[in-house]
Amino acid sequence: MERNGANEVQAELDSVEAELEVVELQIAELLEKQAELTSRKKRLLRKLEDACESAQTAGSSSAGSGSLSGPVMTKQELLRYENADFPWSKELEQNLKNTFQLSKFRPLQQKAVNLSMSGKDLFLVMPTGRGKSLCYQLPAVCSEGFTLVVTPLVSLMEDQLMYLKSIHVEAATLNASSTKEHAKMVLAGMTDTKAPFKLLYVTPEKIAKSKLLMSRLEKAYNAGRLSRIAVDEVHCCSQWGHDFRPDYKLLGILKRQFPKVPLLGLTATATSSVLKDCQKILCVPEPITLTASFNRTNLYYEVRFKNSNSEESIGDIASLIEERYQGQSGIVYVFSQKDADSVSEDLQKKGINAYPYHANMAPEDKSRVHRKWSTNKIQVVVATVAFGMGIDKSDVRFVIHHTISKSIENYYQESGRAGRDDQPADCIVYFGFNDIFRISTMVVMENVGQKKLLTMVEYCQNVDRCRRSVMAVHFDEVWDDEGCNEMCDVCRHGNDYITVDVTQHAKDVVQIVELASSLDEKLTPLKVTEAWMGKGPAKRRKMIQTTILSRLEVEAIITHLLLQGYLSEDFSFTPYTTYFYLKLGRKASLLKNQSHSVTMKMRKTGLDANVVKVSQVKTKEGKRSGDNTANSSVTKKVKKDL
Ligand SMILES: Nc1ncnc2c1ncn2[C@H]1C[C@H](O)[C@@H](COP(=O)(O)OP(=O)(O)OP(=O)(O)O)O1
Ligand SMILES: [Mg+2]
Ligand SMILES: [Zn+2]
Repeated sequence: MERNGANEVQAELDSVEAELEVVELQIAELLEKQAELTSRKKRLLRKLEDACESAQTAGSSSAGSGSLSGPVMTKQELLRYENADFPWSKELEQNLKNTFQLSKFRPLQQKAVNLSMSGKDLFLVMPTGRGKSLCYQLPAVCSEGFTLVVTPLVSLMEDQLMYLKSIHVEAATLNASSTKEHAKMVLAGMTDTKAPFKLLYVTPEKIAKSKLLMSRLEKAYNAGRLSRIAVDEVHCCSQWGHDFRPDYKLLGILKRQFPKVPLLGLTATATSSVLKDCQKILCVPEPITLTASFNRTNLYYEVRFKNSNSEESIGDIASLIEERYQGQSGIVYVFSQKDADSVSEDLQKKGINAYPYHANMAPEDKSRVHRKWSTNKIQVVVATVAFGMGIDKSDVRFVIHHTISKSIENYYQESGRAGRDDQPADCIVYFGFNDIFRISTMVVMENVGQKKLLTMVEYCQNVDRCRRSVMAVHFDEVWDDEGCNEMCDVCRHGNDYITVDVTQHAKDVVQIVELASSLDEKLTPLKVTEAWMGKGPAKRRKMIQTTILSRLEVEAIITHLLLQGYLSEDFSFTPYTTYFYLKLGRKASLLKNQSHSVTMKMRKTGLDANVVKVSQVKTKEGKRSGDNTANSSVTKKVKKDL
């Protein structure tokens, strides 16, 4: 009797599970449809905007002009600021050419400069290296009095002062290391009508702590000499931003005390909620926000598979540098200080003029490497992310990631150091299976560290969408694949992909993880890989279905299962290290359903193979061929002509 009852319940449970699965699939389909429609809608809206814009300003280009928002002005009113018919336009033009030695504005620069010259408060979101500084430096040069610039790092300040000195623009700084005499001179200069400097760089700490500075600022303000306030890296105000700095929270005092001075906040990355927060903190009533397109059209994005054999990838990087970038400047980003030392040593052995750079080096060694690289005496810096903020060499022709970054934002920022002179440059990332887990254990403590890392993994694993479109989604930007112009490996070669059914593979892998867990054992990704490839203990080999796929294919499939939620991560901490294991993901149980299938896109010639072995094949157009029995354990060759 009891047994019958249990059977009935089991039967009902099975049917509910089956139904649930169908619902889940429907939801997935609907979500996909929703994403597609939303993106179409955005595209159409953009087109409409562009059409209106070009009707208004004949000849103005829409590419990269970014989007605008702000409650104080309509879009049409804003358009006016793209023009060059303001009282100050001639002076701007002359200084752009003669002082800054630039031939023309980059997208959004002119609009930003005009808005700031008109006394508007402005937030400018522009990708790293696009030229935000010019948007306050040029107005500073063309205005009476001086511009106050708040910068988070003394090193950034020094770089800027060096640069301004080289173009004969007078600038001064006040920071913790300023001498008394220097400070005295600067403070006196603030109200001097002979204007000994056009820009005054200070740290937020100085504003927060120095009453003397505030009182001089007030005097300058009353005398009409404080022409503008620029807050660089403005996202540091917000706790939701990625580099929160407590002293930035106190900068609201500036706008409260000097309400008539226009404020310009600058950042490379800030979501709209972070900006809202900054607006509140800085007490800017209604700033106009200009957002430039994230798209750097001169950068070529490419992902290469990295073999677990690290020798091979170094050899690959070395020949790339020798053949493609001979005599050209570049950066190789690595995961750790140890890697920086070893990779640069390996590259040196191969005759490449490479030097390491990481946080643990003596400051003088760091600046020596930086200086020598800046003056082309070193070709390649092999660096950790410590080689970051403030690196502004314009002719970097390649940024190679020996290891993936910890998020797309980081990758965008790091790779974005290439091609700042607008000339073509390459951003290549080596995507290695083991690296995922090395980084994973590093970011485990961060709130959304895993999630962010997986977006980077997705970027790399992806074979069917323009690399830029993956980034665009991330930066919340409307994207049209034509904007890539074949400047990524997917657009250039990537239409050669196939959709393969990996259901049986998924079941095999899940069975391995399940078996381990039933034996109270935890498996690292390496152990799972080896078990599946039949390299585990003989006893286990008998209990599982092993595979004849190549290592790269095995790794690609396991990565896919992790991204799709059939597997998930499991960590274990010892006092010395953190271990990464694979456990069943929330979707693993779906595999028990006969009708459930898992598909995956693979590049036809991508992995080791024009021979991808699959049990079922579907072309891009959705035609099916090959063996329909997903359970078939016999693998088949995919014909090249698919
Ligand atoms: N209109 C222009 N034409 C050519 N080069 C320009 C132009 N404007 C700026 N640049 C150059 C000068 C610098 O070498 C480089 C980067 O400018 P910079 O203002 O330091 O970037 P940024 O402040 O937007 O980047 P980050 O976010 O890294 O601070 O671009
Ligand atoms: Mg900057
Ligand atoms: Zn592309």
